[in-house]
Amino acid sequence: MKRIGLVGARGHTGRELIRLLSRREDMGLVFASSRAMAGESVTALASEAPRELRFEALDAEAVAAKGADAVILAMPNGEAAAYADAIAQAAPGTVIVDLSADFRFDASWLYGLPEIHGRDRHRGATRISNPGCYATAGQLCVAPVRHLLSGPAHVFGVSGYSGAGTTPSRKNDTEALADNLMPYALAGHIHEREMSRHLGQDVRFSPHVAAFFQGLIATAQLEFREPVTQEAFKGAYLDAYADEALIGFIEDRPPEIRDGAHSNGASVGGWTLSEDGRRGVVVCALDNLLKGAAVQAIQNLALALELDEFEGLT
Ligand SMILES: NC(=O)C1=CN([C@@H]2O[C@H](COP(=O)(O)OP(=O)(O)OC[C@H]3O[C@@H](n4cnc5c(N)ncnc54)[C@H](OP(=O)(O)O)[C@@H]3O)[C@@H](O)[C@H]2O)C=CC1
Ligand SMILES: CC(=O)N[C@@H](CCC(=O)OP(=O)(O)O)C(=O)O
Repeated sequence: MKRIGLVGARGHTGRELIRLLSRREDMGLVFASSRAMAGESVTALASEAPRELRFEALDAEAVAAKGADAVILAMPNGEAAAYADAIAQAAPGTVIVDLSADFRFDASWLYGLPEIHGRDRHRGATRISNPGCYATAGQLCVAPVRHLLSGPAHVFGVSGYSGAGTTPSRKNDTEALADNLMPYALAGHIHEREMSRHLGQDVRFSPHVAAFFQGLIATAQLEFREPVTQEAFKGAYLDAYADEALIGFIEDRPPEIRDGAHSNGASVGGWTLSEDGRRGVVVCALDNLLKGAAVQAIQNLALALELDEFEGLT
């Protein structure tokens, strides 16, 4: 069994990772780092955790000294480098999967979105950067037709407030969100750059946060160089994702938040064309904490460790 450590374990994505790891025979959670919950049983947060496991407040050197087979970093942006450096010094073979945005633009890290960027480079990889939640949904919308586009793709995103993490802010304040929808970072959101970079295609992105806890929608507006037929538009997605266990299709209506929330996979559909066939709209719904974060991290980890990508996920 591969020995897995988790840093940022009491956070929203950490909680999901503990649950997903408990569903695998071939991976075992051997430490869970949290400063706020140090000393408490991990089962107090996640009943699925190993019974004997307690949260520990581990700094980067202490994490590296554990010598785990793999470490998942699930901390806010800006914290991962210290852990990556300490692990490079003390335990360079330890696989790191980082959920933050810190290495998504660093070519020496593998950007792990298997359904779009493949699985060929995972085997033996030790530095994996996990994509952002909107960036996952947006790329799933754009990738199958990117070669047909005449200009930037426009992605409208709405996510639940768990996307804003546990540090209090207006974006996870349930009073400010009640009966409300909050647009933010309307130009230059990190996921706008992330989608553009990894698709090799300009993306414009406008995120919004809503009063529900988890779930996310990306609606992509796509302008084509030449008119396309409904069959070709929809067919591009059916072909691209036909063999993907975690991508489902909704063919008769657009996917809604409820189609993605609490699901390990993503739902793609709602293909709609303008009358002249030059503009297409497609929707992806997924769970920001799952396919948008923890599920994808488990896929990446399993692929790097040469284990079954989908155990406990499908
Ligand atoms: N929420 C989401 O939908 C998604 C999140 N992500 C990314 O995943 C990462 C985790 O997100 P999320 O789970 O929402 O975050 P949370 O705010 O819910 O959790 C953050 C965790 O990090 C720990 N932490 C905070 N600061 C530090 C620090 N300086 N050193 C060590 N540990 C620290 C906290 O524990 P403690 O203070 O107890 O140590 C806490 O467990 C982020 O980078 C986020 O951008 C990616 C995709 C989707
Ligand atoms: C509602 C909300 O704030 N959502 C987050 C989602 C992004 C996220 O969590 O991912 P990374 O920071 O890892 O890219 C945001 O827009 O920043």
